[in-house]
Amino acid sequence: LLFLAHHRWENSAYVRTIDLIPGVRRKFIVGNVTALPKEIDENLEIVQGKWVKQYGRIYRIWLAFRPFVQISSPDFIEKILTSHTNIDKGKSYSILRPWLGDGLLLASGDKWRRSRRLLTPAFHFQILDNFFDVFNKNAEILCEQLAKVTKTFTPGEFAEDVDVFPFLKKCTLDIICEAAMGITVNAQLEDSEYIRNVHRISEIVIDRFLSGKGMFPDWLYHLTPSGREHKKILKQMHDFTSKVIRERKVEIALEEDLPEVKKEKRRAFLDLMLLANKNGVELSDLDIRNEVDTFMFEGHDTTASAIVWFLYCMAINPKHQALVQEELNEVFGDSDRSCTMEDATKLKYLECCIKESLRLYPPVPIFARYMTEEIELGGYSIPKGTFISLQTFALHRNEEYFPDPDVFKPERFQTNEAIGRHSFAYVPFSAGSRNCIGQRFAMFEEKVLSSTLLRRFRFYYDLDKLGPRKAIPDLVLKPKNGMPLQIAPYLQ
Ligand code: HEM
Repeated sequence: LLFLAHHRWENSAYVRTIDLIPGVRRKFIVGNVTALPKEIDENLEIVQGKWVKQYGRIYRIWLAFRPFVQISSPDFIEKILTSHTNIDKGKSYSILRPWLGDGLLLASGDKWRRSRRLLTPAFHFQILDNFFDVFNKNAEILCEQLAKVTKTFTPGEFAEDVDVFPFLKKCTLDIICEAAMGITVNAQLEDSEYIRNVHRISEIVIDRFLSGKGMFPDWLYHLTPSGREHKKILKQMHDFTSKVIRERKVEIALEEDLPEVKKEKRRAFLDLMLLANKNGVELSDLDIRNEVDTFMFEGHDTTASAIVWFLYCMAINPKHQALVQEELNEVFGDSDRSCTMEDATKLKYLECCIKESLRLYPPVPIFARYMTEEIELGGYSIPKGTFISLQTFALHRNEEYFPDPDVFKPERFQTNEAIGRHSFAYVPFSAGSRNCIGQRFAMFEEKVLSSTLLRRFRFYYDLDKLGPRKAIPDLVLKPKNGMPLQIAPYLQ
């Protein structure tokens, strides 16, 4: 009976259409699950390297009965990201749904359109300017923390390896807590249950995905030990966010009677939503909690990943690091003042280096869309109901658009070199109507953190001893076993 059912499925128009797309030979029931790399650190090499070379910039993978069409050419990516209809994620991110609900990342259709319209003004330049204090304050703390662990500083010499990744994660968490909720949790300086939970939930979610428990329905998963932990931690996190929202509501109501000058100047994203609500927009408490949780999720691991890979690129390319430091000297001289939005806008070479590190190491190396309508890509028909994976890691290393694709060359992003390049050849923040709403926030944050770090320290990575650092596609692109860098004080 099983064979018969499988045979019928295999001969359905849907499967036959998908199978016209090249890809690894499909096996009975499991599809290509057994062909996938066993170790996560081989995932990018195979799925976005070997198979792209072998099958091309459009190929398909069957995860049991579900096909994923993998694309990595600018033309195909453009077609998907500029579509006004195929903007949904479907069930591809379902493991995040218990945490983020219908927040901006996962919402679809009209719900997404409404939230996007409501939240877009929160990322206006004028509002972002207010966050520079938060970026600078936390960048200072980060430097102090790094200076403490590199006790053996001798002028001009590098101290022993320090894994910088945990420091960056705590720093970006502090920043997003203040920006999203208006609260200071001081993750860089003290232990906090909420922060521990944010770390733990990311680990549990990725474990659920990689261990295959992602296939279990929620009720079954919640019977497993990790499912029970997942449920318990989520409850604590949701309670925490809900409490912050309740308290903030009261504070904002009390502020109403204050004269304009006494009102809070810097508005967290949460405040903007609460204020919009007062002005007639209907957002339930759950809607608001989902958006705050989404910012917390999207807004810290991604930026920590971006900065850790930026520092790695600097550490293995000392000449480029020296050029960034020269530019920093031009802008800041020997003053230790903090970085303003105007400074950040002037740091053009730093920007090219950040962009080049985002090309080589996109924090979101793959994301997905669910086809609500049939489309055509590269001569293949992609039926309604199919998932498309957009492979940014492979896209960014396409030598047609980026000659010597594995080499760090920030000049690629200088205006004259970038002219004429396909505008969808580089999409670390996605593109089109459903691009990253936090892109400008993230770029400013990265500029402030990296400029502050490079005004204080020089970074070095011992390639001979450690070999190139492997990138693993966890929830975001992470360095395997952390990022051990040697640090020395920067002497002008
Ligand atoms: C270097 C840092 C970042 C990178 C590389 C990045 C990248 C991305 C990408 C690729 C997407 C599209 C995902 C998809 O379609 O599935 C996305 C969406 C999103 N990002 Fe970011 N992100 C970063 C930082 C941030 C920050 C700091 C925030 C918030 C403050 C943020 C908030 C969001 C939200 C809410 C979405 C969903 C937008 C929508 O669907 O309308 N991101 N991001």
